[in-house]
Order: sequence, then structure tokens, then C-alpha cells
Amino acid sequence: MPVRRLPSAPALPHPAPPPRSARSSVRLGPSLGERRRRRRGVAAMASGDARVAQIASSIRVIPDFPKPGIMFQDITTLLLDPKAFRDTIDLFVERYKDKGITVVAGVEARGFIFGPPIALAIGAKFVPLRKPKKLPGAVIAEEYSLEYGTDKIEMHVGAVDANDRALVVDDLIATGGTLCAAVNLLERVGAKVVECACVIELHELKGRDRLGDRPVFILVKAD
Ligand SMILES: O=P(O)(O)OC[C@H]1O[C@H](OP(=O)(O)OP(=O)(O)O)[C@H](O)[C@@H]1O
Ligand SMILES: Nc1ncnc2[nH]cnc12
Repeated sequence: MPVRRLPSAPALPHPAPPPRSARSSVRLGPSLGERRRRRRGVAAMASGDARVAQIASSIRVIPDFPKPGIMFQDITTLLLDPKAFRDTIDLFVERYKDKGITVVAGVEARGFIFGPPIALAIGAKFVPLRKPKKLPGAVIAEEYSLEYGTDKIEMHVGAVDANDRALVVDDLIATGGTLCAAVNLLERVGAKVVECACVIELHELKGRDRLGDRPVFILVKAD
């Protein structure tokens, strides 16, 4: 299998930060990490938590994938960095552990990476929202449009009910179509959607607008 070379994508994008003592206390313009993130199309969301900057710098951006013009936010490099991965899960768990959430719904495929560890840590069940024809039982389905195409997600009937308080987890919000479809599935069975949580927001695509007043929590904003 030929290996595709990605000149703009570093193999190991996690240079160790300099020791605190080596950093200047006076900032003349953006930090080196911030300049790197901006060059690569990723900006840390101003959350005030130091862990977010490291998470942002661990995400690789691949231009023109899967189509020309798309800046693909690749979270697989975040997964290569155990500290960044753990910090990502911890930040979500810290936010949701006392919110009475009974179900974490993860969207295929990348919501299956972040959703289950959050669900286990907060003592909630995990429900996979899957692409069509993958779930064996009776399902309800929602169609939606994407930044690069259309798709559908399905949920098992009976997995979630009107007594549930739900958290929807995915890696990224772009146009908001996927999260909107996920929220619709949960609300159709009467669940209360407490919040949607994503690692990355492509804020220029205004996905939040599509979700109306449903709250979305994100760690990293990308251009
Ligand atoms: O906000 P939206 O415009 O709906 O886009 C966001 C969705 O797009 C990506 O998944 P994708 O559909 O590429 O599927 P995959 O995770 O199976 O590759 C991403 O993981 C989100 O689920
Ligand atoms: N730019 C992007 N990067 C990664 N996943 C996406 N899903 C939709 N747009 C995306």
C-alpha cells in the first residue's frame, strides 16, 4: 500500500514545550505555539485552561482532504499523545460529572472515540448513533447534510427514553448538520439533551446557528 506524503502534516506534531522558567513573562505578540496553530489553521479556544492549548497543538490539519478546499482536522494525532487524549476526556468529565446525565450518545465514527470514556467516567450509558444499516435492531433515523455530502444516522429503538438526560459527543462541529440530526433523534424519543460536546468547532461554518438554543461546548476553535 503506497504511503501518501503530506508535506504540511508533521509526523509527530507534539514538540515538548520549553520549561516554564525558559518562557518570557512578557509576550510580544502571539506565542510560538499560537503562531504554529494559526499557520496550521487551529486556534485554541479561550477557555482559560492551559490543557486546551496542548490539545489544540496536537490536532493535525490536512489541506484538501477528502476534497479540494477542505482543511481536514485530524484528531488521530491527538490520540497519539496520551496526555492530550486524557486531558480531553478529563475536561469533558469535569464539566459533566455532576449534571445528572444518564446517556452519552456518540456519533459514528469519531464520537465513538471520545464518548465511551466520558460515559464510563460519569456513570452514564453509552449509545452509538450509527451510519445506515449498521445497527441490527429496530431503529429510528435522521438524514442530514454535511460540509462535503449528505448522510443519515440511526439509533436503536429503546436505547434512550423520555427519562434520559443526554449528552451528545462528537469530535467536531462544522455545519452542525450531524449534531442537529443526533439531537433530533434523542428528542424524538423524549430525552432531554443537556448539551452537545465537541473537541473542535469550525466556527466559520456557523454550525451553532443550526442548533438554535441547544448548548454546544467545545475545546478548540479552528479557522
Ligand atoms: O457539523 P457537520 O457539518 O455535520 O460535520 C461534522 C461531522 O463530520 C465528521 O464526520 P463524517 O461525516 O466525516 O464521518 P466519519 O466520522 O465517519 O468520517 C465529524 O466527525 C462530524 O461527525
Ligand atoms: N474540516 C473537517 N475536518 C474534519 N472533519 C470534518 N467534518 C466536517 N468537516 C470536517
